[in-house]
Amino acid sequence: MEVINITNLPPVNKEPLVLCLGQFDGLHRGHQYLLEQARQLLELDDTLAVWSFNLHPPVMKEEDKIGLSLLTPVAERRNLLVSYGVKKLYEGPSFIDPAEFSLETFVLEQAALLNVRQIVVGETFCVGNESASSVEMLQQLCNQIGTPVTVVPAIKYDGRAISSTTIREQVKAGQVGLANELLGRHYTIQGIVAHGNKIGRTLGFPTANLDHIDDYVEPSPGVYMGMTEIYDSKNDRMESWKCLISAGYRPTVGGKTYKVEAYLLDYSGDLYGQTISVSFVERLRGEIRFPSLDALIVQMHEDERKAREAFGMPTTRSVPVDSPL
Ligand SMILES: Cc1cc2nc3c(=O)[nH]c(=O)nc-3n(C[C@H](O)[C@H](O)[C@H](O)COP(=O)(O)O)c2cc1C
Ligand SMILES: Nc1ncnc2c1ncn2[C@@H]1O[C@H](COP(=O)(O)OP(=O)(O)O)[C@@H](O)[C@H]1O
Repeated sequence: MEVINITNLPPVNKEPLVLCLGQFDGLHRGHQYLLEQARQLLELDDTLAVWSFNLHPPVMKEEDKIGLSLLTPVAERRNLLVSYGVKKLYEGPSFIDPAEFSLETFVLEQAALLNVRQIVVGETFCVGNESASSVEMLQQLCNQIGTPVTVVPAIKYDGRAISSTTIREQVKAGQVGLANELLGRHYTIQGIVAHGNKIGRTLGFPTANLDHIDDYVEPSPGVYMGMTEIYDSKNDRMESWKCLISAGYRPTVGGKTYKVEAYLLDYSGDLYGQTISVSFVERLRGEIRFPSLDALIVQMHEDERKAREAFGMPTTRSVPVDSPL
């Protein structure tokens, strides 16, 4: 997929495009359906393209840390778009104030340079400062440059259109099971395994701590069942491990910052420096400030017992608790 970064005007494009518009955060079931419909509109020489507006405002993450709060930060969104057949991606700047966005400028000055044969948007398409749908305005503007607009109906869940905003709220509330339903896959955070306080191994629960995950929506502090994918470079394949995820502040050990860490069931080895993807399958409980490490250990074993039962795994570990690292 060709990625074109937009700061002002895009380079003139000759090949005819079927161009989908939106932010596509999460690539949820509604987005997937829209891309499917767009693929069906492709004629012989057409290229499937996406223009992502990136109007998502940055949020305060911690005292002095600012970041985005996304289901799929830039790299992950790109990978998913590729998997849905997108060949060209126009990425708008990330940090602009939504109020500064003008649909008129987009259609008449930017899209007009792209040889767009067809624009595709969802029925709830909404950009800039407008609270209502921007579809009608888009259609009027596209009329002026002679570009047809196809409006794809929204996919609904429980009678409501699936939206990235709803899913972000569900993840923040720890409702990952529901978020997964709407996403059409598990909510996943990809990061690089960093060194922590090295306490995990002494508790009998070594955990892979994820770094570089600031732009992700943070699941509510708690313990989750999940899956961890690791790239096995020796055999050029992905390995998948069932896991327990601890997300939160670790009050029992005096933690101050939000962390996501995974204990991989029946895994032993060194993960430092590796890129891993941790998927949230189901929430088990909230995070607790235990009065002692022993009390935490008892609860962790209970979490493991529950997860093993739910995963249909043997109740005892196939690698020793105190395996040398
Ligand atoms: C299954 C599991 C459940 C956990 N539950 C809690 C918890 O309820 N409260 C808490 O403060 N920390 C909890 N933790 C986080 C541990 O405190 C943390 O993994 C430990 O301090 C090791 O940190 P380290 O990786 O920096 O060595 C949990 C960790 C795991 C793996
Ligand atoms: N079953 C496992 N799950 C997660 N990490 C494991 C496991 N077995 C070994 N490890 C390794 O141990 C490290 C975690 O040990 P831990 O004592 O928690 O140290 P840290 O505080 O640096 O995370 C991981 O980064 C990984 O390299």
